[in-house]
Amino acid sequence: MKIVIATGNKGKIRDFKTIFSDVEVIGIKELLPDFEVEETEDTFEGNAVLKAESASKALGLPVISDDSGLCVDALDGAPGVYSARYAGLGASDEDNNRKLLAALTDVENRSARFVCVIALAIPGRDTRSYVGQLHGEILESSAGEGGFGYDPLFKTLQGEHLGMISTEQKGEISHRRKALEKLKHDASAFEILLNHDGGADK
Ligand SMILES: O=P(O)(O)OP(=O)(O)OP(=O)(O)OC[C@H]1O[C@@H](n2cnc3c(O)ncnc32)[C@H](O)[C@@H]1O
Ligand SMILES: [Mg+2]
Repeated sequence: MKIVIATGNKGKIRDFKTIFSDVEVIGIKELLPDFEVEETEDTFEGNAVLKAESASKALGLPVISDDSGLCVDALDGAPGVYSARYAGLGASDEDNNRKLLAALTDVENRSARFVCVIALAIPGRDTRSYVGQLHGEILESSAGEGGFGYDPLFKTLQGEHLGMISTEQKGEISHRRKALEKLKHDASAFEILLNHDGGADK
């Protein structure tokens, strides 16, 4: 069984591989090295649908995508859908993390949540999407080297530091896991995704 994911983010692919341990996960760049989609929508769902449909159309196969980000209450939900480019186009994770800590200097309310929207595009069908969230808070400084993106700055409500736990542990609690569980519960759609040749031989 193979699943194609329309993402260029290696951290997301690692998360998906851990969660889907019994399925072969293929990043779209393995099949289409130049694949890029401009994220022109202002919602996670809108951008997730854009990425999944564009990849599905290009391959003629069912594809999932992931649009995600960090929403900080004291910043009115920023960086939100702009999480990847918070410190500017082409910003690194370090640049984004530095900007976030600076924005929260002396801010007491540090509550935040990760949001992940997974879209499933199947040729000839309406695209569906599934949302997962993980609530927690932003630390005063980074902790740990694990994960990717904003993980080193995030502590869950239950006290786990995402930068200090393993990918397997993150895979049990994350926003990505929660969205994937919803997709799995959409049994007929999930079945079509799984029982399709993921195009790895192309
Ligand atoms: O669009 P694709 O190709 O999937 O890759 P991307 O990195 O651009 O992904 P997004 O557009 O969805 O932007 C999401 C950003 O939010 C952050 N992010 C998402 N999920 C995260 C997670 O589980 N842990 C830490 N940061 C995360 C991370 O910085 C991402 O770059
Ligand atoms: Mg992106």
